[in-house]
Amino acid sequence: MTVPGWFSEAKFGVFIHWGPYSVPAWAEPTGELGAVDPEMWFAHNPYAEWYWNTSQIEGSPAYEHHRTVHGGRPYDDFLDAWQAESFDPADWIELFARAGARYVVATTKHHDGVALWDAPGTGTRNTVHRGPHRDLIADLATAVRARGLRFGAYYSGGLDWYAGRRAVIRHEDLIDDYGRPHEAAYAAYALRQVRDLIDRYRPDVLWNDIGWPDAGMADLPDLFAHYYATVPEGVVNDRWDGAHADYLTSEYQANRQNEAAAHWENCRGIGLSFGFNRNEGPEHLLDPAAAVRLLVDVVSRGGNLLLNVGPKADGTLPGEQRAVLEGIASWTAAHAGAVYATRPLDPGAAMSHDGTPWIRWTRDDDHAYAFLADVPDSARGQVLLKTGPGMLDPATAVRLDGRPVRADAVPDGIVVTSAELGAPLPTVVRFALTTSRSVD
Ligand SMILES: C[C@@H]1N[C@H](CNC(=O)c2cc3ccccc3o2)[C@@H](O)[C@H](O)[C@@H]1O
Repeated sequence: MTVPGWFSEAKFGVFIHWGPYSVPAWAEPTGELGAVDPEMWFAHNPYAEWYWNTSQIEGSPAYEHHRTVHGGRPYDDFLDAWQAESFDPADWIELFARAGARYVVATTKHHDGVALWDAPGTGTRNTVHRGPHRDLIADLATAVRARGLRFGAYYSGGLDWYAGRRAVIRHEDLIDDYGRPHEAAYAAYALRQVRDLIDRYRPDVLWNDIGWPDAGMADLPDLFAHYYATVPEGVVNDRWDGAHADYLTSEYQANRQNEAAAHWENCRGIGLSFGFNRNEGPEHLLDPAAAVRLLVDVVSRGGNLLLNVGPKADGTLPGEQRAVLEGIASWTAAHAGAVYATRPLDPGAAMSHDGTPWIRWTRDDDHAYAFLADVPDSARGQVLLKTGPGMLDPATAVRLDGRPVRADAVPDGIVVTSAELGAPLPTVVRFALTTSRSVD
C-alpha cells in the first residue's frame, strides 16, 4: 500500500455532501456511526443524505416528517427544488484553504443516484438538466484547482436507489448486504460513469463508497489501470469490496482498526450527518477546539482527516459549519509547521496520553512538536512530557504561538511550564531532536 507524497503530506481534506437531500435537510441527530445501536440506525438514521431511505420506513420520524411537511411528495421533486442560487465555489474553497485543507472530495453521485454532472446513462436526472442547472463537479474541480488544492471524486458505487435495486433498507439483518445492486446492467452503468468522471475531471482521489457490484468486479483492474494512466499521482480508497486500496478509511467511530494501516483517512461530518441536517444544534457539532484536536490526534497517528461540510440547498455553507472551519483556520495560521510534512513521533520515545492533560506528538527531521491542552489548574501551568532520556533538548523549547515557555529536563522526561496550557485549543511546543538519539 503506497500513496504519492502529496496525499501523506496533505493531512487535512474537506469532504462535501451536497444533493437533493440538502432540500429537506432532515434527520434525527441520533449519534455517531459506530456508537448507535444497529437496531436503531436505519429507522433513525442521523445521515440526512439518507432521507430517501429513512423517509420510507413506516413509523419512523422521517416518514412522519415527509408525510406531514412534504405531503409524501416524490423524492425527485427535491432535485427540481434544489436551486443552488447562492452557490459561489470560490468562496467555499477559499475558506477550506484558509482552514488548511490540501484536498477536497465532493459527492458526484450519492446513494440517491442523482449525478452532479452530465453523467452518462442519467438522461436528464442530473444537476446539469434539472435543479441547479449546473455542472457542479466542473465548478468545484475548477475552483479547487485554481486555489492550488487537489480535487477528489466521491462515487456511490455500491448503492444506487434509482438505477440499482430500490429496496428500502429497514434493518441490515433483513436485507442481503443492504439490498445493493449487483447485476451486470448496473455494473456497466456504474463503470461507464466512473470512467467518465476520470476522463472529464481527472480526480486526484477516487473515493468510492459502500463497495462495487459483483458483476463489475472483473472490470476494476482495467478501471484502475486507466485511472493511474490518466492521473499518475491519483489515489484510490478502500471501499471497492477488496479489489484494491492505496489507503484505508474509517468513518466516525466505525472501522477504527483501519487506522493501524500505513496510510489511512478518517472521515466524519462536523456534526452527526454528512448532508446538511437542519435538526443539528451546537450540541451535535464539533466546536473549533474539538475539530483541531481531532485533526491533531489523527495526524499524530499518521492519518489524514477528511472533515465534511454539508452545504444548504441554496449553495451557502451553514453558519455553524463555517465557524468551525474559521476556528481551525485561525489555529492553523500559527501551527501549520507542526502539522504538515510531519510524521508520528515514535511512541516508544514519547508518551502520548489520553485524558488530562491532553498530549499528542508529531515530528519532522529536526524537531519534535508537543501538542498540549486541558492542563488542570492544580498543575499551575506545568506538564510532564514523558520522553526518552536525551531525546529532546529542553533548551530549544519554543511555543509556536510566540508565548513564553520554560522546559527543564527531569529523570523521566521534560517538565514544561507555560501559561494557559489548560485551554481546549492545543498549545504547541517545539523541541530540537538531539542527534544523540534515533527516534524512528
Ligand atoms: C461517507 C459516508 N459513507 C457512508 C457509507 N459508509 C460505508 O459504506 C462505509 C463505512 C466504512 C468504514 C470503514 C471501511 C469501509 C466503510 O464503508 C454513506 O452511507 C454516507 O451517506 C456517507 O456518504
